[in-house]
Amino acid sequence: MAVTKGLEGIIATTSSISSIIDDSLAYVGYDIDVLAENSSFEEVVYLLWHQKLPNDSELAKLKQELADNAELPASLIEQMKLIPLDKVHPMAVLRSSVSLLGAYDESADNMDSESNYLKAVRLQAKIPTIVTAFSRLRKGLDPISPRKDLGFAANFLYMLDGKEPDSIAIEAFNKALVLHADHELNASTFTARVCVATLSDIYSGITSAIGALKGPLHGGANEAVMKMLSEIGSIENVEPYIREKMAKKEKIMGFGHRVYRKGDPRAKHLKEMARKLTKLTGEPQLYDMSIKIENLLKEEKNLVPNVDFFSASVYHSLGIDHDLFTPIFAVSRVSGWLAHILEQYENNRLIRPRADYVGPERLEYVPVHQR
Ligand SMILES: CC(=O)SCCNC(=O)CCNC(=O)[C@H](O)C(C)(C)COP(=O)(O)OP(=O)(O)OC[C@H]1O[C@@H](n2cnc3c(N)ncnc32)[C@H](O)[C@@H]1OP(=O)(O)O
Ligand SMILES: O=C([O-])CC(=O)C(=O)O
Repeated sequence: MAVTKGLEGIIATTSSISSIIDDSLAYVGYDIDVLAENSSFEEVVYLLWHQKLPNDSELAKLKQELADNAELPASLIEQMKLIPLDKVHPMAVLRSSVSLLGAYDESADNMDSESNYLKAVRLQAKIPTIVTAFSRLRKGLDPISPRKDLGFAANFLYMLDGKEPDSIAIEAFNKALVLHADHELNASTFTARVCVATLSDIYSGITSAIGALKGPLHGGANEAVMKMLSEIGSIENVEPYIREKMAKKEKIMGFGHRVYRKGDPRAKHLKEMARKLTKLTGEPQLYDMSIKIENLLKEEKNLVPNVDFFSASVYHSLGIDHDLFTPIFAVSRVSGWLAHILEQYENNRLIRPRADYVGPERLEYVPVHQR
């Protein structure tokens, strides 16, 4: 039995949600470059869930549904307060809170499509509120309730600190959300599909996906990039720092990708946003350091940035705490996970590959006291 380590190159399902063809990414056939420049995140959510762009009334209906479902049950907030919030990673809090949301939903195990759609709306609407509530609770502040008059991107930034964000911040954050929404059969999406292919419920699928996104080889890389930039600290330190990492054969976070060879098409948008925002916030050295890292890795290892590299500087420039970067990835990616979960339910078969057994065989059992 031939084994492909990490399932590289294996086609594991058909899907109509997103495609990566010749290093270009499209959601349901719409190129990511066009969507990043033109669409609201809510439009992209509709596109991923319905496989078509919404008209005005369809978009208004989805926005209303998201606004109506954004509040958290008071009991969930009380439960979050019991978590040692200052000691635990926000992704662990998010994972547990989404699992608890399932426990508060009596219809969690209803499998008809209408019920599943309602659960999808609830999760998409409530996950930003969980992330922002957590962020405030650990600072000893009360969570801020979502506002119905704000769009998805603006509402998230508003719930973080209670201030209405300016149009530059809203535009940048919306674009980041659009760029992170879906990515074919990445590790967390595959995890979600494996989970629900057992006909487990949507909350289980999203909880599993959050667990997979948390790791630094996947979504956790954006926080790790910011840690690296902070450790480097100055442009002079870039070269010695990166060369030492390379000598130790350590991975440079935010570089490399399993499926892109020429480069991640999302990175150029985040790069431009990072350039503009770091200039506005008076931290252009963050961008300059990033460019120096980019050039060095291209030259030395032919490695190019993935989505996580410049998103770190974008979120930092928006004043967001560094350990919220990966939860923010989840705030966006839950849209893709949900689309894939709904697609999996529509045409389900249990996902169960084989392992090539390489351990010992036919051993003789020796009773415990004789070993
Ligand atoms: C949203 C996302 O999930 S995007 C990815 C986020 N993750 C990161 O940024 C973490 C850093 N990157 C990596 O660890 C990898 O590039 C991954 C996990 C993304 C892809 O991994 P794989 O497809 O398994 O590639 P693999 O790790 O086998 O790398 C192939 C070669 O490139 C090298 N390489 C790949 N990425 C990097 C990196 N970031 N830094 C240094 N070397 C790297 C490997 O050392 C390996 O070299 P070798 O053939 O000489 O041993
Ligand atoms: O597709 C992958 O392997 C990782 C990735 O870029 C993503 O999930 O956005």
